[in-house]
Amino acid sequence: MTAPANAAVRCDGVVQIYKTREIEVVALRDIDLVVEDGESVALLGPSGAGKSTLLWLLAGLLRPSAGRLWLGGAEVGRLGPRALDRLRAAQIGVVMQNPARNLIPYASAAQNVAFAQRAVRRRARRPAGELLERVGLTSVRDRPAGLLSGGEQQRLAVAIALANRPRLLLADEPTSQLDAESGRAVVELIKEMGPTSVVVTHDPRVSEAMSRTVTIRDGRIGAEGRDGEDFVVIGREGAVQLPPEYHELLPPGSMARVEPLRDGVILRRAGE
Ligand SMILES: Nc1ncnc2c1ncn2[C@@H]1O[C@H](COP(=O)(O)OP(=O)(O)OP(=O)(O)O)[C@@H](O)[C@H]1O
Repeated sequence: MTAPANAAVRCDGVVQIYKTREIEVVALRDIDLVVEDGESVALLGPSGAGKSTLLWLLAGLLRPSAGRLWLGGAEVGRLGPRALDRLRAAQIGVVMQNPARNLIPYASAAQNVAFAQRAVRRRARRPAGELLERVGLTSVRDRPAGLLSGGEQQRLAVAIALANRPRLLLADEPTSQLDAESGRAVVELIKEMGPTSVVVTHDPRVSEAMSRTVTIRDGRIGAEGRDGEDFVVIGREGAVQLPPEYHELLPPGSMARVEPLRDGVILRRAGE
């Protein structure tokens, strides 16, 4: 199968298994997801659901244990390490969950931006001064990144991720340490400069600003939201994850009758 030319991301049955000496953790199973150019996706779900793992896969930092993944039309499994590095540097901007991990602590804020820009041609670079201004860091541009506050580091990480005009912006909780005003500024910046973005978030300000939400539960895509309406996603083999608010009516493990309708089915608790 070839990925559609316009898809920024395509996952086809992606599985991620972490193996340690003692245990295997299936973090993601059978993920089917297409993100078209220009879409902004909020990735939602409870802790441990697999959101960060999916983001790492989309960043090309992990290779799927099974299934196929295309980034900008290139299949990750077919790229050698250098081609994958080049694709990441030229096309993908990443903001990791712990902002300090995105930064060189002893280099200044401005040097951190310049360092990220070494990998791409001058033409592709966004002016560092303008970026730092947009995230409100002009006054601390010469301060070592390690001495910035958590919120300042987070804003710097967003500026760095956008510095090379990425085709795809990936961010893990980019507003978790920001007050309302800086959070809003970061959301605006992501919308404006990150034309295609996938953002893990618990922050309603972020998810409301995105064009689509995707909810992961227990390693699977359980639901999607578009235009303010939530839908469950019918998974491979016809599996449906009932949203937690219906678990009281149909507890996990209980039996239900399936009654067909013309355009769908009804589930009714057995024995009623
Ligand atoms: N390096 C690893 N080795 C083993 N298991 C891991 C590793 N990283 C994550 N996991 C496990 O994979 C599952 C998914 O983790 P992940 O960090 O992707 O979830 P998450 O939805 O991002 O959670 P949170 O919202 O708490 O950050 C969890 O069960 C986690 O314990």
